[in-house]
Amino acid sequence: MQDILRVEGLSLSFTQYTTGLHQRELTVLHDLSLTVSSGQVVAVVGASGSGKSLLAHAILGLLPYNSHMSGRILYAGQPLTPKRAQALRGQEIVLVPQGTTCLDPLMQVGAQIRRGSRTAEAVQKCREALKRYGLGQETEQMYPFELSGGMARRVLIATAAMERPRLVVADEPTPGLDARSAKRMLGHFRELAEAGAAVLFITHDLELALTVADQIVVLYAGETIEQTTPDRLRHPYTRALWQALPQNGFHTLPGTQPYPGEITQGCQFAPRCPICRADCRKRAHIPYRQTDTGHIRCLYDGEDET
Ligand SMILES: Nc1ncnc2c1ncn2[C@@H]1O[C@H](COP(=O)(O)OP(=O)(O)OP(=O)(O)O)[C@@H](O)[C@H]1O
Ligand code: NI
Repeated sequence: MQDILRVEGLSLSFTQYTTGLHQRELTVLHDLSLTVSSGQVVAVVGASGSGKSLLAHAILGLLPYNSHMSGRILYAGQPLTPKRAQALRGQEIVLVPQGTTCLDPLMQVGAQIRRGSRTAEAVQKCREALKRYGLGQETEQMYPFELSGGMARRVLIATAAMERPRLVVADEPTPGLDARSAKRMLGHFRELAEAGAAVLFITHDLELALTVADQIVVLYAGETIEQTTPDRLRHPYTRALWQALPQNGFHTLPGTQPYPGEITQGCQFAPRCPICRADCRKRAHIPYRQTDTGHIRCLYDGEDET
């Protein structure tokens, strides 16, 4: 299996102008690393504000002008600069964005999926794509306002699948869908992976991530805290998320993740961690170390402790 996407130590900050000419750097992502191979579905899980959409935008080269990025993003072994991302976007690399507002409200669905092309081949491919995602041929003539939320998302996936993508980044493609529709939607991503794509599936739903993904990556306060297989959750935060699921007893974890600007030294999760020790706070930085199933940012492997 080839690594299609490799993110190494990605950090991202925004320049914010406060009163007068004062400005400050607000760090929103720091030391974020992950890998996605061809044929794999990797889920990125994290609470609201943990940095999931920014990660997606960084990969796609869609960051705002006042942001500053460091670290590396490699695509098929080569640095993925914003310029290269722009050239590959919509072809080899596709984004299924969070929210469906990116559909052009004034353009019929068929034309959007074909990206305006009217060639017989494009028309044929578009029909096939609609059919594959359970959308009737009449959908072609519809305008986005005539679609339900679930249909709009399937239109976005159909658009993404038109060009046989090598990397698919899907940002929260399932909210508002019932469990069955969400699973069907994820089946579509699995098919894209089976056709050889690397799929990065972003969600706040750990349960869904565990049922569909080959690997999960967990974000906490803008940092990757673990990448692992669904059957080996190790980090105390991931384990707490798991215990908060209804079928595991709804044991919710008190407290919230720190906001950007509240980031301290040491482990960001320390104040909420059941196995925290003194050195978790004292260390300047907790390394992202390798395990037999991936990586973890924890001095004490959660699995050994609980
Ligand atoms: N343009 C911006 N300028 C300053 N801060 C920003 C900007 N965009 C995002 N942020 C901050 O970065 C953090 C991460 O945002 P992001 O949208 O990536 O979160 P998310 O994990 O996708 O959340 P959600 O699940 O709600 O979509 C948030 O605290 C947000 O306020
Ligand atoms: Ni988001």
